[in-house]
Amino acid sequence: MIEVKDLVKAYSDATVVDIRALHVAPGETVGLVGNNGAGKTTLFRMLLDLVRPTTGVVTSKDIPVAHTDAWKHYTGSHLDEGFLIDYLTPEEYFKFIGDLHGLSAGDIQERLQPFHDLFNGEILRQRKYIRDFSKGNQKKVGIAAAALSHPELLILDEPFANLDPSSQIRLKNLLRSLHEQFGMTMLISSHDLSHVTEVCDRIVILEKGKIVQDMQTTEGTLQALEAYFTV
Ligand SMILES: Nc1ncnc2c1ncn2[C@@H]1O[C@H](COP(=O)(O)OP(=O)(O)OP(=O)(O)O)[C@@H](O)[C@H]1O
Repeated sequence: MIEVKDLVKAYSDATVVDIRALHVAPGETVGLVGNNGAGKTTLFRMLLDLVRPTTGVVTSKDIPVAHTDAWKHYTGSHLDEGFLIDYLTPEEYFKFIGDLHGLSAGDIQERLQPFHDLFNGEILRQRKYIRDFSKGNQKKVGIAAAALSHPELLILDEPFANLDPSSQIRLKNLLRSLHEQFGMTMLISSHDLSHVTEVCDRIVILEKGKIVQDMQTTEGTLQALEAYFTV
């Protein structure tokens, strides 16, 4: 589904991403981990054509993302609050996203149903603009909006950050269920090694812009990651 080839992003003299090859097959769930500044967000921005690579190419279903909008119809993403339209209420925002994908009010309501526990009574019917929500609740709105169209590919940057422990567990279960139900391909960056290994069947470690490990998740993966990041 996603193919990255000889992808380099450099800012002045600093190379922040340098990936020779990365292939993500349909239905894979890939967790991207790495310390602050490793290049995770920059990679995601290039996958979504928000940042142009210095050299190299990203293709989605064999078409360079920079050459077409086709991938936008089957890709849902939430990287940060900049993805939100913060002068709308969550309901208005979900309707806006739903309209883009031809969803009826009933469809939207049905698709938000699995988010009921995650929303914890704090998102819908609050008569508040998104900008007035807490960071964690803004994140919940962004994740729900990204998943609303049941996209073939879902890209989330640090979805567990800013969420309280109950919400993190609810989100983890929700992502697993979305994958099981719809076979969504997922790319998820996280600093939470435990959650990301529970959600993803493959883990990629990025260090200073380079892929240093790429492994299938097994029972020993969490321990291996903890050992890797223990300095
Ligand atoms: N527009 C920019 N101009 C210059 N440097 C940038 C720019 N955007 C990102 N960088 C640099 O690229 C490097 C990678 O940043 P990036 O945000 O991709 O890392 P990250 O792995 O997502 O980090 P974190 O875990 O802290 O969110 C950092 O050193 C950052 O300062």
